[in-house]
Amino acid sequence: MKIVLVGYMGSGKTTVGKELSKYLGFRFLDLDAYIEEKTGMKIPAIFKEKGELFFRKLEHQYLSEVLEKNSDIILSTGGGTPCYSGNMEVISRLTKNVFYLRVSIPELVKRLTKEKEYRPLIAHIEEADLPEFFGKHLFERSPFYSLAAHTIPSDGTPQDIALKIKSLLR
Ligand SMILES: Nc1ncnc2c1ncn2[C@@H]1O[C@H](COP(=O)(O)OP(=O)(O)O)[C@@H](O)[C@H]1O
Ligand SMILES: O=C(O)C1=C[C@@H](OP(=O)(O)O)[C@@H](O)[C@H](O)C1
Ligand SMILES: [Mg+2]
Repeated sequence: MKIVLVGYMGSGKTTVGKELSKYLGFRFLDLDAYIEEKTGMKIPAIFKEKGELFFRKLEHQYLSEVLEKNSDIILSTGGGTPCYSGNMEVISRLTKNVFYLRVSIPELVKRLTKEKEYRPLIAHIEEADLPEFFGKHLFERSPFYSLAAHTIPSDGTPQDIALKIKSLLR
């Protein structure tokens, strides 16, 4: 079984993926961590030194590699993964267990204010401008996230979200 988590930055893909792996005993993989391991570079450094387009090419290449090479995994994607290079089609071809973690804007602000330095797309945004930025960006990205087979309201605890996902697996 291959389980894929998608959603905006801060929706908890990495956190919930690890939690779910405890409940299911499947291997947890994070696409950003995989890219960092393969390139020997951190995500912010890839964006800064090589640019976003280069990152998107790596993301597309490694998404296919990870999904084709492994089974019984939980894969947490990056927030932009579904929105480029036909990646949702790549994912949907290989599994029905695709979950969109949907989080409200106030909750995203709460979670990401302290962590924005590690996320190159928001590192330069003033704290006061985050709600407006997230609103617009999420509006643009939602059509891609909504291609997931399941949408999971995800303002709650990682444990509750993981258990909800577990109950929907097939
Ligand atoms: N369900 C949750 N409730 C509260 N905080 C959360 C939850 N899920 C994640 N977080 C926190 O939000 C931040 C971003 O989570 P992360 O798992 O890295 O999200 P993503 O991988 O989707 O960007 C982290 O500080 C994490 O501890
Ligand atoms: O939304 C995005 O485009 C990105 C999200 C990040 O992953 P998280 O969603 O895990 O923060 C990471 O892939 C990169 O900074 C780009
Ligand atoms: Mg993540």
